[in-house]
Amino acid sequence: MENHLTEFKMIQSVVLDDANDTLIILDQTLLPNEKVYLHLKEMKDIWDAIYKLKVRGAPAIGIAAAYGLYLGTKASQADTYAELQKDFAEVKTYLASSRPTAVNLFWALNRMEDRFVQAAGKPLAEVKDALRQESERIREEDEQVCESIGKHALSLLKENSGILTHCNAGTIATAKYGTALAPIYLGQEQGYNFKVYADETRPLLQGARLTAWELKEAGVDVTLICDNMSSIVMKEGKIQAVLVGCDRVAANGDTANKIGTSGVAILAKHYGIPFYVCSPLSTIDLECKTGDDIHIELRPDEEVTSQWYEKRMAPEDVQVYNPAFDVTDHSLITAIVTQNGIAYAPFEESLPKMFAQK
Ligand SMILES: CSC[C@@H](O)[C@@H](O)C(=O)COP(=O)(O)O
Repeated sequence: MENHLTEFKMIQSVVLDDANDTLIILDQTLLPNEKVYLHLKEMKDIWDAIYKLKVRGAPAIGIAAAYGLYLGTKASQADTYAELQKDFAEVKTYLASSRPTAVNLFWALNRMEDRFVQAAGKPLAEVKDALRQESERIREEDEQVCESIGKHALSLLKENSGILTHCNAGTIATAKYGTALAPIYLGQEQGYNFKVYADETRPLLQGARLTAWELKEAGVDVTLICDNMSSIVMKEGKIQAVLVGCDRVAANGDTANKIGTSGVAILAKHYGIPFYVCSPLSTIDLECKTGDDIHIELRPDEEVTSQWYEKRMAPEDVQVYNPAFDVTDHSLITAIVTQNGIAYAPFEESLPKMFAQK
């Protein structure tokens, strides 16, 4: 296929080892210093891996949850479909409680449930195998989705552009290629000569630890900046486009992504720089009318005060507020790039059309 990113050796962050009833994930909390693959069999370990961001990024969370639901159901000793359904529902509810904001988690679990229901009446081994197939399909489709997003997003970018990105929406956050980083990889193959600025992304440093690492591994020209430096690089004319991923897009285009994204969007508007959201359709939640309907995850204080420091970097007992995501108002978004094309305002009209297209 033209523009296929075959040359690029992408790291697989989520893999099913069916023969050993194991979910293998690249532990993203240890990057960039150590590349450790975790072999997870227990549901509590899979839950923990999602909660602690060992596997992270909306599409990768969905894939891990689908594999987890398959493995949890496969392990059931149930003799009847009704009993298996009870076990399936228990695992599904448990995995769904791991993180609230990325809709891909719920989207993938619901897809698995649809498949489970379709397989009713078949021998239980076949029901389980249908779940295996569905979870593999979710992973495979994500790869194609990311590649298509990359092609559409690249059509919006000019050669020699400076591109700012926030958090990590790269290959390790997805099955392959990433969403916001896919056009950068594709552009690199085609000689676009992009210069990427990666926000470090406090408090968990996905930009510093993950985006800077994966772009550097791929030979992309990347410069790491602190979150509070995005204004100066925009003002200095270093940025021609902002590209970010997302965790949930509401029907009106309001978009939840990593905390700090909305500030970047406000700055981009001020400096007249286009702000693009790269979103698989699985991240668009038309049931949320606006961003106000999106559940924003609150995370532990330690992530802000101590997790990445040798010594605690805040007074003991200081009050901490640590929302993991914020919502970028649709009015700040130039376009939402999906695998089926590019949606522009009014998003209430353009987003449903993306679902209708092939
Ligand atoms: C393709 S990943 C898109 C988003 O999930 C990403 O930008 C993001 O905000 C991830 O947050 P995280 O808390 O690291 O899972």
